Amino acid sequence: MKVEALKSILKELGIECARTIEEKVDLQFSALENLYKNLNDDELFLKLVIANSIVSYQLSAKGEKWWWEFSRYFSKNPPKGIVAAYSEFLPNSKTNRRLIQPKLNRLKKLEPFLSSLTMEDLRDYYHNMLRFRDHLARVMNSKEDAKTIVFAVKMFGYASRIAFKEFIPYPMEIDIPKDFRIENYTKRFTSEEPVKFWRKISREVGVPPLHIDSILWPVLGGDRRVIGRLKKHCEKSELVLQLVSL
Ligand SMILES: Nc1nc2[nH]c(O)nc2c(=O)[nH]1
Repeated sequence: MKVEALKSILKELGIECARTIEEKVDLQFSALENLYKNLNDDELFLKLVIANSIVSYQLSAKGEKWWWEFSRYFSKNPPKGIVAAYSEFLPNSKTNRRLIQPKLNRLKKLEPFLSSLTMEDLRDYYHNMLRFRDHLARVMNSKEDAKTIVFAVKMFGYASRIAFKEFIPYPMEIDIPKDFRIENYTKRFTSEEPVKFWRKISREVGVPPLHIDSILWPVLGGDRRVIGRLKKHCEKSELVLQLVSL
C-alpha cells in the first residue's frame, strides 16, 4: 500500500535528512544565507524574512525564484520601514505580481508587531516556535494552520538557524503549509484534507510536518539544481527520489 511505503521512507529519512535538505538543497535557504551575508544586520534580517513570508502567496513564479528576488533586492536596498520598502518592491516584482494592495495591507497589520520585537524576543521565539505561531496568527487575525502563518514559522526557523547558529527542530504541533505542490502530492495518497493527513502521518513517523514539507517541497518543484544538490549532499537521495515518485 502506498501510504505504508510513504511512512516507511519518511521514518528512515527522519529529521536528520530533512535538515540536510533544508540547509544544503533548498534554494530558499541559500537565498536567506545570501541576504544574511549582505545585510549584516541580524534583527533586520529576521524581521524581513517574517514579512516576506506573510506575502508569499499567489506568486507569479516558483517560490524559489521569489525568495531569490527578495534576497537580491534587499541585499542592494536595505529598508528603513517594512511597508515603505514593500510599497517599492512589490509593484516592481517579477515573481510576486498579484494582489499587491491586499499584501501591503497584511504588512501594515504586521509592522507594529515586528517593530516591537527585540533580538531577545526573536531568540525566545526561536526557542518557542509554537508561541511565535500563536502570536503571529493573532496579529494577522488568521487561523493557526493558515498557509502563510505556518510557512512564516518555517522561514523564521531557517533564518534563525542562520542568525543564531543553532539548529532547533520544528515543533510537531505546527502544520504543513498547504500550497499547490503539497496539495497535489497529497492527492496521490488520500482524498482527506492535506493538513489533517500530514498531521497524522507526522505523528506516526516521528517527523514534524514542517520537516516533512522540507523533504518533499524542494524536490517536487522539479528544479534540476535541486536534484543535483540532493545527489551531492544527501546520502539517502535515492530514497527521497523514490518518495516523490510514489
Ligand atoms: N509548502 C511550502 N510552500 C511554499 N511556498 C513557498 O514559496 N515556499 C514553500 C515551502 O517551502 N513549502
